[in-house]
Amino acid sequence: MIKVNELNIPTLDDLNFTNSKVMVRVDINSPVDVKNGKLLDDSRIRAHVDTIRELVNKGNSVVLISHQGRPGDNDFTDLSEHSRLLQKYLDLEVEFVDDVMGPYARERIKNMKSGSVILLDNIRFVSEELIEASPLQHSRSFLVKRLSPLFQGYVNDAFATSHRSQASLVGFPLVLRSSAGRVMEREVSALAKVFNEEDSPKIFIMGGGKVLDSLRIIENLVKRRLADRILTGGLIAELFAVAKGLDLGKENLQVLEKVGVLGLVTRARKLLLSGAPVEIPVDFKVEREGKVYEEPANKVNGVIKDIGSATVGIYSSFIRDAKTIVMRGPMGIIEDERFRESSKILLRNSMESPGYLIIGGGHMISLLGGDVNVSSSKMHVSTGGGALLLFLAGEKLPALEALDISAREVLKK
Ligand SMILES: Nc1ncnc2c1ncn2[C@@H]1O[C@H](COP(=O)(O)OP(=O)(O)O)[C@@H](O)[C@H]1O
Ligand SMILES: O=C(OP(=O)(O)O)[C@H](O)COP(=O)(O)O
Repeated sequence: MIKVNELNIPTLDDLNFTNSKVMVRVDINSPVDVKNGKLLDDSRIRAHVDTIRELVNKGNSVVLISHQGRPGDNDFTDLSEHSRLLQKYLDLEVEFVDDVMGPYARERIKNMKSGSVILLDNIRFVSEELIEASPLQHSRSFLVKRLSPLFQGYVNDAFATSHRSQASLVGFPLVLRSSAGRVMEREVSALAKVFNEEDSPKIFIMGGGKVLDSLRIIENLVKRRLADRILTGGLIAELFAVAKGLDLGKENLQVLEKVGVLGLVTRARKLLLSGAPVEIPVDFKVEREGKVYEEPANKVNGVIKDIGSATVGIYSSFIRDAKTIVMRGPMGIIEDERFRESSKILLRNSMESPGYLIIGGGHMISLLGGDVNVSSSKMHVSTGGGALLLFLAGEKLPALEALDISAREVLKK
């Protein structure tokens, strides 16, 4: 069992599925190249290989379900390319079933041989999946009623979607013996460590562009006294610099206004006044007329694109002394090579620090070469974006709650 907050989540070790038919909810939702519809990155597909192989090796037949994109968006595609990539990484035949819960899908599932693998099509082709509803309500959906009688168990390995209360995530655990898969287990155990008092000092390095999300996390971290220091970069650093009264110049205020976050200055100021341990950069890399300059934070003249080298030095000294380090969001506009260095140095120093490191979000992972399977006893790379943020902010994740309900109500029967 993984114990996280007040939840008890069964793992594959607790249920030990053998020679059974098991449904596995994965998150292989991947970025799509809008020009040709091809997948741009397959790290989420690779992440689930261990869970699937383990189940297959124990004689189980495995039926995988996942979503891809949202209806109406460019990345809302079928899962045929995903199945080819899964087959390649698993080195096992993966049958792609171009149906979700109709007679064809049910017939293919009924006729599965032991140790075989099926990938059903995009679960969001089913309208019930698109509603956020309670586990009880979803357990009565057509999706759950049609598919669950074909299975002996359900495994949720989709940590990156665990902040959604959708049928494929919260409905099945109420009617099937259910556990977390290895990705989910790895994610939840590693992230729960952040809440372990003994691993202090805890340092959060927060950058990137999701300013409102970051502010929400910082408010929660402060309220729950989870962070000893919060080192800011990216747009959130600019917000706090303004809140501290620094004059960043018209151009940078315009950037904050354009992304709709200038109105958050008062909230940031309130946090600072309440004694929040938020550090802001002492210098920035700015771009002016196509050239790059490093300038002190109180004398900025140009558009801020990254944190400066004095800040990198100071942040690195905090990193060296930390027991737990969480990194989410880059320090600068890393798409431009000239502004990638600070994030890379902080990432390298965090990896070399004796502290435990958690890295999340697509941009930081891209600095690691897109490999989400590099977790070790010293470091955890999260597959999650929104889910990671919400978990760290102390909010409840519906998919985890559903597994806890399952442990109490289905396993005990
Ligand atoms: N100072 C900055 N000004 C504008 N954008 C920034 C700045 N620093 C970082 N960014 C942008 O933040 C984006 C990444 O942020 P975000 O989506 O929050 O991270 P992640 O994808 O890792 O969760 C990048 O596109 C990067 O260009
Ligand atoms: O990519 C995902 O989330 P993320 O963009 O927060 O990492 C998950 O697959 C959830 O997808 P959704 O946000 O369409 O529910």
